[in-house]
Amino acid sequence: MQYITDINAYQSEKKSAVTLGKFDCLHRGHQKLIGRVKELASEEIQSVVCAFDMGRNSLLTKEERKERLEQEVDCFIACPFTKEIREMEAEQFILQILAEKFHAAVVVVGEDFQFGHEKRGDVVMLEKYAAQCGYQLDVIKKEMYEGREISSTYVREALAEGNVTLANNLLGYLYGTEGVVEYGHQLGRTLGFPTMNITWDEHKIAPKFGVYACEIEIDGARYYGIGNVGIKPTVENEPHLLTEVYVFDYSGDTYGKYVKVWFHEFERPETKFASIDELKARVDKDILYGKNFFTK
Ligand SMILES: Cc1cc2nc3c(=O)[nH]c(=O)nc-3n(C[C@H](O)[C@H](O)[C@H](O)COP(=O)(O)O)c2cc1C
Ligand SMILES: Nc1ncnc2c1ncn2[C@@H]1O[C@H](COP(=O)(O)OP(=O)(O)O)[C@@H](O)[C@H]1O
Repeated sequence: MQYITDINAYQSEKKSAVTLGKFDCLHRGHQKLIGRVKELASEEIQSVVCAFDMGRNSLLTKEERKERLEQEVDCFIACPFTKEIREMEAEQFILQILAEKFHAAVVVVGEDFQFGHEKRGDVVMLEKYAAQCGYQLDVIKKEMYEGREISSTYVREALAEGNVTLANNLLGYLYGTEGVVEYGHQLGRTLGFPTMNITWDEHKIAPKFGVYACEIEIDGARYYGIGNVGIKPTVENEPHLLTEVYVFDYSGDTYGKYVKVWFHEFERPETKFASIDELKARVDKDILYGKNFFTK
């Protein structure tokens, strides 16, 4: 896959099947658009995903999003939503970007896709220009979940409530975090539950602070565990957002290793306990909860 971060750097002379959007996560609705673009790709037509980055916190880091698309499409453009793009008239966007730059053979968008200056461009305008610009317009119906359209707002709301089960259902993959295991206060091991500490990416949306049944990948192998996302108010004075996971049936040293963590189910909110003893008693129960969750 070709990965570019500047739309002006796109130079292929090939025809394309292109989908456009913010893609601040890759939920099941997005996957439908991308799946369609993939289907249309051939020797003559390359599949292109063009994402406009709004510069706000998102549900996937740039690296995670790139990795998710890597084997899916021929070209992924992660394009900052610059003044130039923001102020471009919708008609100009169709002519200059879709037709001239992408040589679009097919444009794949959702029903409510809007683009161009003051969002004046929509599927009606795209249809109007289709014949003139030589592309076919493919409008994809919104994926629904429990009577509501799947959207990144829906996923954000679910995460804010700690409802990762819902978020995972909307996404079609497990919400998670990844990073290098760091040193903590080395307190966990003295309490009987060593934890792998991973800093939360500052540009990524965190779920509600609390304890989750987790799956974790270390050195390519999968394990289960119980983890806390938050600032551990019982022991920490400096707020530092991280994920700490106690991994079941594991005893190696992971400092410095790059690991991935996925959240399966919310157990309880993060709490400021009156003492370390109370914290330990609660974590012992959390461990039982986690083990039980995965043996269900
Ligand atoms: C399952 C689990 C639940 C936790 N829940 C809380 C919590 O509710 N409040 C809190 O302050 N810290 C919580 N923690 C974080 C602990 O305070 C932390 O792991 C412990 O102090 C060890 O830290 P260390 O890795 O720096 O040694 C939790 C950790 C785990 C693994
Ligand atoms: N089952 C396990 N779950 C989590 N970490 C483990 C486990 N077994 C060993 N470890 C190691 O212990 C470290 C955590 O120990 P801990 O006392 O909590 O120290 P720290 O405060 O530095 O995280 C982890 O980074 C990892 O290298």
